[in-house]
Amino acid sequence: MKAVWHEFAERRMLAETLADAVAERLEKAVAARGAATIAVSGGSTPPPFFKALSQRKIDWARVTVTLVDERFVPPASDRSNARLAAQHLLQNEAARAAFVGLYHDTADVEAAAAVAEQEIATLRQPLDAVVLGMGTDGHTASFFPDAGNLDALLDPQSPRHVLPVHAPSAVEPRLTLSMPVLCPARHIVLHIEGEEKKRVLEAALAAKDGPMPPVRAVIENAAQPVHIYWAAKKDSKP
Ligand SMILES: O=C1O[C@H](COP(=O)(O)O)[C@@H](O)[C@H](O)[C@H]1O
Repeated sequence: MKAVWHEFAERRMLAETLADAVAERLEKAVAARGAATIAVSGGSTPPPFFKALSQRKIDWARVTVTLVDERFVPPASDRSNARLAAQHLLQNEAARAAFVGLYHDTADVEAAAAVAEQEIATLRQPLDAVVLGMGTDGHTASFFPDAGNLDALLDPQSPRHVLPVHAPSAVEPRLTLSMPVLCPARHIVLHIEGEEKKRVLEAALAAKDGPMPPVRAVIENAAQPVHIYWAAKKDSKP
């Protein structure tokens, strides 16, 4: 299994170390190719990492930030991953980065995915960095185990850059980058916290039969070893 574990006692230590590692990747990409592209996740886990990364002094004007996945909600919604990135990452030094979101104000998520498809196709690829999260159901990106189109979502040969997702457990429809956008990335991180997520991930990686857990499908298809950043617990001080 292509995975490298980085373990931390507390999330603040993880956030600072991961921010250093990602900033270094972006800086090297800018030096080598004149620009850098990173895809980040939403949810409750990323804010401390976003804040730390936003303070790193790199040439952010040459960096494009996009999302691994998004809820089909407008940016004003507190469930919007674009809003999360705007509030916590696209601040400080990183305020100079360009942002390409996945949500579009269209009749349905399929139409939004079609618009996002065109925009993501124009981004420089392979992506320089992808920072994934994972739910306790083993979903990563918006590859939900109960998604109606899970086979299409986990297809490493998908012709799509962006796919719509309908999954009963996901509350609202979703948009997600596809396997052929995520897996070839030059650097892939899986950022998880807490004992429960560690148990879920270890079980997914050890599973010998049954359906392929989405997080494992990504790790197995990744072009590079996936760096798993795990913190045992939340910080003792808020
Ligand atoms: O819904 C989502 O959940 C996962 C994990 O979120 P967390 O709250 O457990 O950190 C996240 O990776 C994904 O981007 C997000 O849309």
